[in-house]
Amino acid sequence: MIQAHELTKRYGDKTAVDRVSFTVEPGTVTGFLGPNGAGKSTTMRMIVGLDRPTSGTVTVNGKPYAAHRAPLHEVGVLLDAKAVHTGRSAYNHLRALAATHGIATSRVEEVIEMTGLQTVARKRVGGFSLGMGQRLGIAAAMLGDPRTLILDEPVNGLDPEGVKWVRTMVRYLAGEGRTVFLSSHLMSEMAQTADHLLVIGRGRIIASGPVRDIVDATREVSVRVRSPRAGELSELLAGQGVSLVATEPGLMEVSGRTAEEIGELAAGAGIALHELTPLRASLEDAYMSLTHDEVEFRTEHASASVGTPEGAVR
Ligand SMILES: Nc1ncnc2c1ncn2[C@@H]1O[C@H](COP(=O)(O)OP(=O)(O)OP(=O)(O)O)[C@@H](O)[C@H]1O
Repeated sequence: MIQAHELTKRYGDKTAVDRVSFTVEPGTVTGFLGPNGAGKSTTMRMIVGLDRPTSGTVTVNGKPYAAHRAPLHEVGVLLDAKAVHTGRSAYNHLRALAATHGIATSRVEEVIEMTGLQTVARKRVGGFSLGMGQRLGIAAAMLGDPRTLILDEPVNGLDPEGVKWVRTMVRYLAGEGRTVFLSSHLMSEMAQTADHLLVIGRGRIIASGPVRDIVDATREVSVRVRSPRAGELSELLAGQGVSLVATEPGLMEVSGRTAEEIGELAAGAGIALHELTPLRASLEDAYMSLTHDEVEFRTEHASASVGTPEGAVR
């Protein structure tokens, strides 16, 4: 479990992390989601004692990271997958890490197998692809069989197979009861991987909770209605606090009423419907609307908001 209380980090005038409080529970994958520069890495570095908080506290499994006698058994960390001595083989890198932390060599073989590195384990890390480097980083994080895993952007730059592998791996580890905390700037990725989300923007938590709740809370629902008697239906709906846009003859988008309510109303008036489709903002739209004011550097561009049919979530 990770518990942060009023965690704050300032660099000069810049507040990178601003009074952040949260709990990351065991047995779940918690996604730490935010645009570039939002404060994800700084928060993670403070959790593992690499940055000292300006104020506030953070504990892992009940104690500050530095207070653990065998931290590698408590917390596995992937912060920068490229921070490996590139002349060494993956096997030697892991063996050196294990030796300095009193971990048996047999565990090195285990994590190599767990991360699918068997065929490249004796090769120089310098020649590794990004995906292999990420696997090695996760192998190193798993070396101490830790109860808590912290992974900073573990899928960054991976191909679809690598992304899927990380996703399956972290879900499996959480299923074993471990605490898994991973960061990303991609909502679509987090929505498929995480159970809970912690959304951060400009150093502040702007949303937290189960993935579904966050998406539901930020989405704007409208309903696409097609009817040969659309004119009559729109008169019926008018004056009921709904907003209604006729997109083409016989077709309209209605906000302020659910599909069920519109269907009942139409049936009551004997009006046939040829289509009744709930529309919702995509996950990316929900994320954009959450973080819109929190992005450090924004490219200004006009973009039409296009609803997607329910179920066709991107
Ligand atoms: N050592 C430092 N000195 C000064 N400013 C820093 C330092 N480290 C981070 N920052 C600033 O703090 C803010 C948060 O950075 P951080 O790296 O934590 O964000 P992030 O969410 O991890 O972003 P990214 O996805 O780009 O890595 C940024 O504005 C960054 O420029």
